Amino acid sequence: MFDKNRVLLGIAPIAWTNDDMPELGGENTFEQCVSEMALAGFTGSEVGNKYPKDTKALKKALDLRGICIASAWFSSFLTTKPFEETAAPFLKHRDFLYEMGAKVIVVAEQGHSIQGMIDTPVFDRKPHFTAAEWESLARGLEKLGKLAQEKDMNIVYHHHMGTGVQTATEIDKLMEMTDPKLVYLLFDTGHLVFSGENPQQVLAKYAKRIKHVHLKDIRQDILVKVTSEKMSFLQAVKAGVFTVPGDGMIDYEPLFAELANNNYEGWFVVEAEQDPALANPLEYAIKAREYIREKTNL
Ligand SMILES: O=C1C[C@@H](O)[C@H](O)[C@@H](O)C1=O
Ligand SMILES: [Co+2]
Repeated sequence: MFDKNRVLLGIAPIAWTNDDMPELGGENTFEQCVSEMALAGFTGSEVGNKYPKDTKALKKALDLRGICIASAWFSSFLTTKPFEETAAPFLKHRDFLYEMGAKVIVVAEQGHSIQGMIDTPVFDRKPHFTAAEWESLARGLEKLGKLAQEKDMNIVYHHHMGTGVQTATEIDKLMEMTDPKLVYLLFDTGHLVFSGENPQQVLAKYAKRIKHVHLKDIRQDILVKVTSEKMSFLQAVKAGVFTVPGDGMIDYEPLFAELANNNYEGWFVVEAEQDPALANPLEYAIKAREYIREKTNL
């Protein structure tokens, strides 16, 4: 059983408009997106490119719909650029999220990342950090963690396909190399299964360090195609590798049970990017909300 006051349900705007491929859902407006999130029964959202940049305007639009901001993605370049080039935009991002009332900041290292390269096969060409790059990443993340804590916030690290922290082994290395009081983990079910990992094993190891959860499911038949046809990450998304929880191959019952047993506190954010022309975002948001209701007390 989750504590309903401490576990909240959000959904990411990426199902309405995909910032990685703005042609997917380019016609969907911000207002439609947040209205449909509320209609489907969610009370939180992450931040998309169409959201007003002005915090007052954003708050007003969200308050009207009973939605708040759970977090937002931040790209770090700690392995490839001087720390200051990550720190300056991070502070701006932190302050924006602080004003919006968020408690966690999603960070993903984009140094050498191939996640945005549409023609680069995601399994063959993912980066592997050198020892020096791991060191820069770990020390840089700890510094970002301290900057977040100045505002009583925390960073949550997003392991991600096509990046240097994708596999369970890479997650282990990052967790071992960083201070658990400064660097927390974001648990994204879809990225783990895409990478061939066992999400239950990752969860069992890091349940106490997880402060944010992305719920995305995987269509197994599409994953087989992605692997055999050597697709890129973005081609895989377009082909429909991701879907909402309950609509794919992931068994969420043991995952929810483990999180509940560890008194998980924070957000569950449904994050299922797929082509909105093929997968109606409202329909899939409702489907996800019903599935979570069926499998949990939320
Ligand atoms: O959290 C995420 C943010 C997206 O931009 C990303 O590509 C997606 O797959 C994800 O998990
Ligand atoms: Co995610």
